[in-house]
Amino acid sequence: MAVNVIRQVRESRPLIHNMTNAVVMNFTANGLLAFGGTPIMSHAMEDAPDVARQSSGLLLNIGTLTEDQVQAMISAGQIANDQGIPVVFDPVGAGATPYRSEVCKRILKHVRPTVIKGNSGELAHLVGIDVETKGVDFVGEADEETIVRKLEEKYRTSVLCTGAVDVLCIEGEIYKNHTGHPVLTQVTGAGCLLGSLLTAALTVEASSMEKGLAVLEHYGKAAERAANQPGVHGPGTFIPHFIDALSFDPEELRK
Ligand SMILES: Nc1ncnc2c1ncn2[C@@H]1O[C@H](COP(=O)(O)OP(=O)(O)O)[C@@H](O)[C@H]1O
Ligand SMILES: Cc1ncsc1CCOP(=O)(O)O
Repeated sequence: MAVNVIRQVRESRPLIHNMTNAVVMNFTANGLLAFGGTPIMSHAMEDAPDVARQSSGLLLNIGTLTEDQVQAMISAGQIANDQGIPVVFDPVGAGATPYRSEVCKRILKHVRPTVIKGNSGELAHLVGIDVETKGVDFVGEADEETIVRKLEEKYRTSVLCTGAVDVLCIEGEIYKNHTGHPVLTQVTGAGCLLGSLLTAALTVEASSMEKGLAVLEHYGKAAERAANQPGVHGPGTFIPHFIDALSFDPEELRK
C-alpha cells in the first residue's frame, strides 16, 4: 500500500507549490526532494497564481503569514480548486493571535482544501474547542477523534491531526498511525514538512486512505530509522539522517 503510493510519487516527481513559512522553507524543499517530489516555493501575488497553474499540488501553510501572502494563497488556492489540484491547508499557530484566526476563516471561506492538517491545538481552535497551546506548539491534552470529526463535518474535507499518534478522518472513518519518534517534537518544521509530502502523495492514483497512511507510515519509519543511527545524538544530528531516510525505499525502511 505505502510502497505503491511512494513509488508512484517517485515516478512522476510531482511539482509541488509550497506556500509555506520562512522558518521551514529549506527543510521542506530538501525533505520533499528526498521523498520524491519536486519543490517550488512562490509567495508573491505577481507570481504564485502562475506557479499554481503549473503545479500538481499546493500547500498553504500560514506559519509566517503576511497580508500580501494571504491574498496570494487565496488566489493560488482558487486556481488549484478550479483545476482539481489537491490542496493541503496547514493552519500553523491557529488561535495564537487574532490575525491568524481571522486568516484561517478567510482562507477556508474561499478555498476548499483536500486535507486540513495540523496539531491538536491548531485544529481544536478551528472548531472552537479550548486547548492549551504555546505559540505554534500544542502543550495540553485533547480528544483528537472528536476534533477531527468536528472539523471534517464543519468544512466537509479530510482532516489529519498529528501527534504521538496521528489521527486521520476521511468521510467519517478514523485511521491512526503509530509510527514516529519523539525527537520530531524537537525539530522545527517536522509538521510543516509532513504537509508538503502529503501534498505530493495526494497527486497519485490511490484511495485517500492509502495516500494518507502511506505518507504517515513512511515519515514515521524514516524518523525511527534516523533516530537510531549510531551518529545521532539529538535533534541536530537527527535532521540530516532523517532527510536521508525519507529517500529510502519504503520496503527497506520497514525492515
Ligand atoms: N511524541 C511523538 N512521538 C512520535 N512521533 C511524534 C510525536 N509527536 C509528534 N510526532 C510526529 O511528528 C510529526 C509532526 O507532528 P507534530 O509535532 O504534531 O506537528 P507540529 O510540528 O505541526 O506541531 C508527525 O509525523 C507526528 O507523527
Ligand atoms: C517556529 C515557527 N514559527 C512560525 S512558523 C514555525 C515553524 C513551525 O513548524 P512546525 O509546526 O512544523 O514545527
